[in-house]
Amino acid sequence: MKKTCTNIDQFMAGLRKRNPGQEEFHEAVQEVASDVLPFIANHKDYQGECLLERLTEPDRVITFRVSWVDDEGNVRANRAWRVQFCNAIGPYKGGMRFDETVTESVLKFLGFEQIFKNSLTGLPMGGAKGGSNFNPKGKSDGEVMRFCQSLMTELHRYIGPDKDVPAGDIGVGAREIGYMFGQYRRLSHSFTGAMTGKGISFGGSVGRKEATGYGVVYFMREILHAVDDDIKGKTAVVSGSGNVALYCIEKLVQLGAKPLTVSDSSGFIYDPDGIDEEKLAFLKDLKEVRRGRIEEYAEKFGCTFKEGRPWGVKADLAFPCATQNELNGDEAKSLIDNGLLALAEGANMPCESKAQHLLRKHVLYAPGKASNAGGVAVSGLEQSQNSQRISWSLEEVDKRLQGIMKDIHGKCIEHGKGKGAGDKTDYVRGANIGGFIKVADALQECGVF
Ligand SMILES: NC(=O)C1=CN([C@@H]2O[C@H](COP(=O)(O)OP(=O)(O)OC[C@H]3O[C@@H](n4cnc5c(N)ncnc54)[C@H](O)[C@@H]3O)[C@@H](O)[C@H]2O)C=CC1
Ligand SMILES: O=C(O)CCC(=O)C(=O)O
Repeated sequence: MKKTCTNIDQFMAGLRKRNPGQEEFHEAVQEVASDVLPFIANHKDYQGECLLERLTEPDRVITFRVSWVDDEGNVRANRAWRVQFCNAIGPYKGGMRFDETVTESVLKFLGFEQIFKNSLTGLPMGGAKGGSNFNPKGKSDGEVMRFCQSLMTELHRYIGPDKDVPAGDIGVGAREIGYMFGQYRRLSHSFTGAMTGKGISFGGSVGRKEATGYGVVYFMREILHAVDDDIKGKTAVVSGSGNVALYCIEKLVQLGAKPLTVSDSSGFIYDPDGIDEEKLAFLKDLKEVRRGRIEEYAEKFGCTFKEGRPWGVKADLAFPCATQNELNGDEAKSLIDNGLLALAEGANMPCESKAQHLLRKHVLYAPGKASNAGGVAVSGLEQSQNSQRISWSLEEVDKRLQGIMKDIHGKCIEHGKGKGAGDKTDYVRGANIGGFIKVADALQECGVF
């Protein structure tokens, strides 16, 4: 019987050859394979069916043109994708990203990560991701609406509550989901939960907007409790000022921590007095309503604005919540030299591999597929509520979210406790193996396809 190749160099050479130039995808697979291949080598049950080879090949990649008309009457064209990676344990599930940096490689890395993340939540969701190189920044509401409607005119053929359920990600918030869902409803002539992150007035779940940011802080609380410590009184450096960052800050403030920074693509602010509820309200208005630049915070509250990234600021905890590869090896070293205790990723793959390596060795380090799973978990709860045509209260959703983050932490402990440097828990290994097992079991039990 042909066995899974368990040599990482050989495995990666094959993957690179089949996916030339897709750097982000290579990086994401390398991280998972370096834990999963040794696991397979030690577990006969998982050796026979080329499981990781199959899991690194998407079920399908749908690529299409999106034509739309701007406010001046010019016809514009963008490219969009939906990467349906693996539906072994449930309908495809994952966000849509609108940003000029979106490529097939970026969406393959995100869709691949989503397989393991969704498995860790314990909910029946497969892995997918989609998006477009359309940049919503600086576009009018009318332009964004026409773009979203045009995109959904093609995408609607491939999605549905039992097939594939997209949601938001970078550049896709409540406004974009509303426009896309509205078009889906029109074209499908039905009202079903084919998307999550919907507005509360049309089938959304309370708590979804807050879920990723709250979830990452709940996960950090578990990490600290496991070493008899607590979040209260800790200082935190946070990057980003979008959906994940804002609600990460909100939960940090609620739990008595002191967030010191936020950033956007123009730079970061450092507020040594800490961001409190009043300052957060200003930030939410700035970013969610006015869509302004972060420098305005510094002008309003008299603190520092700097170009670049916030990782030189001394803090106990770090939460990268902006985008992939936003923290390099030198920046990780600077955080560690400044006495960092723990880092939990709010974004997907924010730490470059050199940074990951150092963080894994020196601090408690939680990878996004575990620590930012709260968003997709509450999306899963939104799907359940839609199927049953009921709405849970915020208390109910938040209680479930906290339970899910605790369970994910438990899986990381189960597969990673004592496996890291100095007998620390290796959360990366824990998440990779914990996520892999359920999907691998399902693949084996459903026959080869
Ligand atoms: N929204 C969600 O529920 C989830 C999001 N994520 C991940 O979290 C990260 C942030 O997503 P959202 O907050 O939803 O997006 P968002 O669009 O609301 O915010 C993104 C933030 O990142 C900043 N940013 C983007 N590119 C940047 C760059 N090159 N340099 C510096 N800053 C940059 C933006 O200024 C903005 O503050 C992404 O990696 C996303 O994949 C992960 C799990 C769920
Ligand atoms: O809620 C969802 O389906 C999407 C979440 C997501 O894109 C992510 O976890 O990165």
